[in-house]
Amino acid sequence: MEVVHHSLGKSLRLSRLVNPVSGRTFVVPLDHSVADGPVASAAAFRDIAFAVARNGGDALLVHKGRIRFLPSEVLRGTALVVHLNGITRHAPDADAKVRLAEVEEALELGADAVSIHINMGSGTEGKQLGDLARAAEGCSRWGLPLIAMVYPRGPRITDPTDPELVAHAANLAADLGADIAKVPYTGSPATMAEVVRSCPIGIITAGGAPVGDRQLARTVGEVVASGALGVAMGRNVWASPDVAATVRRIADALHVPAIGRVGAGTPDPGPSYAAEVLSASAAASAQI
Ligand SMILES: O=C(CO)COP(=O)(O)O
Repeated sequence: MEVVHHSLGKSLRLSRLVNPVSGRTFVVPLDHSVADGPVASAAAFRDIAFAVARNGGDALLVHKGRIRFLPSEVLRGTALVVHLNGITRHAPDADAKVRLAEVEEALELGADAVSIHINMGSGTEGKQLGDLARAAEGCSRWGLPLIAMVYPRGPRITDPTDPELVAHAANLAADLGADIAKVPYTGSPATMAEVVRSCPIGIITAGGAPVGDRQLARTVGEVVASGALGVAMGRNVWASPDVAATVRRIADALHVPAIGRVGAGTPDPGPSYAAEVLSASAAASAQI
């Protein structure tokens, strides 16, 4: 994989997102309340945030107004990602994400990174691509890492996990200036490794509806084997009857040392993007 050169600000902020031992990242999105309604009671929301922070989660991802309700202790050791767009599931077109926050607002709120969701193939794809490009321009100006969540989703998309479509989604994120692409897991480490190899930026896989503990551990192991940068797991975390144990289980499966991560028959995709980010970050720190 080519080394991606980031600005000093992006490199330093990316290093907060990535576990220094494994070189991978475990992002926990808690942004579902805009689309679907409350994640948990207001009190339980704080408990979930604590459980993520204390058990190996690397980053929490929320909408701008929700940051006020995250305990400050949680954000001392856990990166903050501010999500920039959304729509409710009650809208006539629930795939038509609209821009809700600016990069500058996220910076003012203390974000370590921002994220934006694009539905590739949806009826308003063009508008969403414009929003991604504009976010990338702002992130580049301010040295803020950008996570583009690109999902094949729309009237002509029959299989959103088709590896060709997922590779297209990941490369779209790279082409428009994102630093990390969040895309659906293709369903096998070999096809996911192809997606990882196709794309010059780090890839994290999207979570999905809750599955049992065994399936969760298997999926995380496969993502590690594919050479991806990490996972985002929302509902599997916050809908768990024991959030702390689930976070710990995912973190343990993800943060195995960054060697021997490629499954049998899968060619090694090369040095991890996270390691490159961290070495760029170390080099950047040395200049200060
Ligand atoms: O990433 C998400 C929203 O941003 C959705 O996360 P899950 O599919 O893991 O619940």
